[in-house]
Amino acid sequence: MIRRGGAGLLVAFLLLAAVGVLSDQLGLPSFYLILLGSICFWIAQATSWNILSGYSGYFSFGQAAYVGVGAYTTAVLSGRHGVDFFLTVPLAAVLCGLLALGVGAVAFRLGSLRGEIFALLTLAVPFILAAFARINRSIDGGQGNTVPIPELPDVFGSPQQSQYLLALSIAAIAVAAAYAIQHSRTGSALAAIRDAEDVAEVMGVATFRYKMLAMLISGVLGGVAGSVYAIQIGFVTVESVFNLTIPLFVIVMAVLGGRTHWLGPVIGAVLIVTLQDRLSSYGLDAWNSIILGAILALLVALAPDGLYARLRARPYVALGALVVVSGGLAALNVWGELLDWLVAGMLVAGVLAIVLGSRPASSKAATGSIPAEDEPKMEPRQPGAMLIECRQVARYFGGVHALEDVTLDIPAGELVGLVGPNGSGKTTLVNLLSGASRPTRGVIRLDGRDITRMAPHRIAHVGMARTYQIPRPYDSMTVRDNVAMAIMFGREPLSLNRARPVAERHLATVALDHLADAYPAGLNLHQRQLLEMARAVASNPKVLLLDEALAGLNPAEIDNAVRVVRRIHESGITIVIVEHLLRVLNQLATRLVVLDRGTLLADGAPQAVLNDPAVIRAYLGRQAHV
Ligand SMILES: Nc1ncnc2c1ncn2[C@@H]1O[C@H](COP(=O)(O)OP(=O)(O)OP(=O)(O)O)[C@@H](O)[C@H]1O
Repeated sequence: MIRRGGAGLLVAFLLLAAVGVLSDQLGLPSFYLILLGSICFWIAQATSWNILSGYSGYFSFGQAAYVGVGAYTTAVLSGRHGVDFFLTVPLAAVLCGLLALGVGAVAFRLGSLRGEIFALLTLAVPFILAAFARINRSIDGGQGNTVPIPELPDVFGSPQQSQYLLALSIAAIAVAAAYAIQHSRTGSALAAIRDAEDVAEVMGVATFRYKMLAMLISGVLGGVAGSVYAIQIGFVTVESVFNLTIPLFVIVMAVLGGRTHWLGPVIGAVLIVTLQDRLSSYGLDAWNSIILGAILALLVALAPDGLYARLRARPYVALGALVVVSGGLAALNVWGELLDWLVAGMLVAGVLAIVLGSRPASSKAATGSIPAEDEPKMEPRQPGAMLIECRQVARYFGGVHALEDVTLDIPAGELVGLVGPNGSGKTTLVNLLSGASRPTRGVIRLDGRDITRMAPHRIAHVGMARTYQIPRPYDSMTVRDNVAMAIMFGREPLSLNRARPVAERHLATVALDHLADAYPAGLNLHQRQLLEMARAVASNPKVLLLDEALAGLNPAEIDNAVRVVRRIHESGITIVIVEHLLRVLNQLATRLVVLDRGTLLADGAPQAVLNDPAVIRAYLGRQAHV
């Protein structure tokens, strides 16, 4: 089924292709075809960049590497060796795909590089390639390469028409790919990686695989567009294709239009390329970089979410501004020509959209609480199969022995309170169980499977879920989609559309269903804690690890959270809860495990453990929460 956006994309492509084919009949000056071709090139490049950097949040400064490798593949093979242009395009795709996978493997597997380190690595790649091309005479050697115009069947018209149609086709393929990815499981995974990568991994998203896929698609699209760019510019030099302004341009375009939506880079590319063209036509090329820099600075401050979100919030205001300004200037014929009027209209529409539009309001509604009368009655549980087995588990951080020889068995059906003074190793144990960190020594099994060295997303698929001491929702997603993501990547995956109604049922069990459309930023701490729990339960775990889920709550909120934890436990999920409030654990837990300085101090029925003199000495003497 083609969605509305997909149908719009197809119509736009057909209309623009018709403009190219019928440009003679329409009396369109060739200048317009060249400008449209240039816009298409930048749409393809900005979209290629956005599929990796916008969708996953890994900012790359290496886009020029794909442009360069793509352009040189075509320039060298067709220019020097007479290879047919259409054979050089798939070769450029393969080379850039391999380059992207190589950079991805180094960044994501060997170094786990993020943030500025990833950006620096990607910045280094075009530098190295440019230097290599410059010194290698069989590639460039400082000479440059003339690119012959490929011979195309007559139906494509003049060389300018065929170049435009080629560039349009590549831009359409790039945008269609970005559209398809955004509406797929891969798009959801990349958005989760952008918002909170380690949370996504622990919740079942195979982050490495999705990042590599985004790298590959980005590289292939960038390379193919670079290949077509070679015939657009006709003469390829190191300076023209490995230019450092290329990443600057694609970043400004994607940030201007909006990085989280497939249409963002398209909007940005259209605005920036036409604006630059107008500046050039008035002899103001020198102002190009100043204006680009100013736009970027203003956007980061005023509309970091980009124009698309603002235009969507006020579509008619923006459309009205475009029609009134462009139409008014055209009707009065007071200044410039068609392009000037259009650019003036687009600028006014953009500014109005930024000033008037805003992100969807987040709800600040009060927390719903679970009625006390609905509280499930605790029933004694029969001991079940062994779910968690820790054998002599140790975790050292340099000289700090966070955990030392911890041996622990947790059968199905228990609700274990994990307690201990600050720094005793509780969070470290939760991190080891969820795979966020690996033990220095020892073995951990979940439901009989050795998970000691397993990737966190695979541990999630075996049946482990966790919450965080400081809630870590996916901020760009609604409350509903936060929970739906857990279902999509949980033990019984569903598509996003099928996961959403199920997510609402999970939200209802924690009394957050009235906030399904809100964004996490609009939730208070208690609501965020409840969202963490709903999200973890939605992944359908066998074991749920709750890391200080009651911290920072007032007494009424604690009562509500305790009811939620009981309800989750009653649904058959084994729970390990890290908590300092012993009074609460005494009522809630079926068993208490006490850690002290990384070792297991006591383990047993809550009342017996709380009366243990060693526990009183080590823990209760320092805490006043009982
Ligand atoms: N990534 C890390 N690097 C170095 N030391 C660490 C790291 N994580 C934990 N530690 C150390 O390991 C010890 C146990 O920390 P952990 O956070 O597991 O304790 P905790 O019982 O959860 O404490 P709290 O109740 O304060 O959350 C502490 O001494 C801590 O400083």
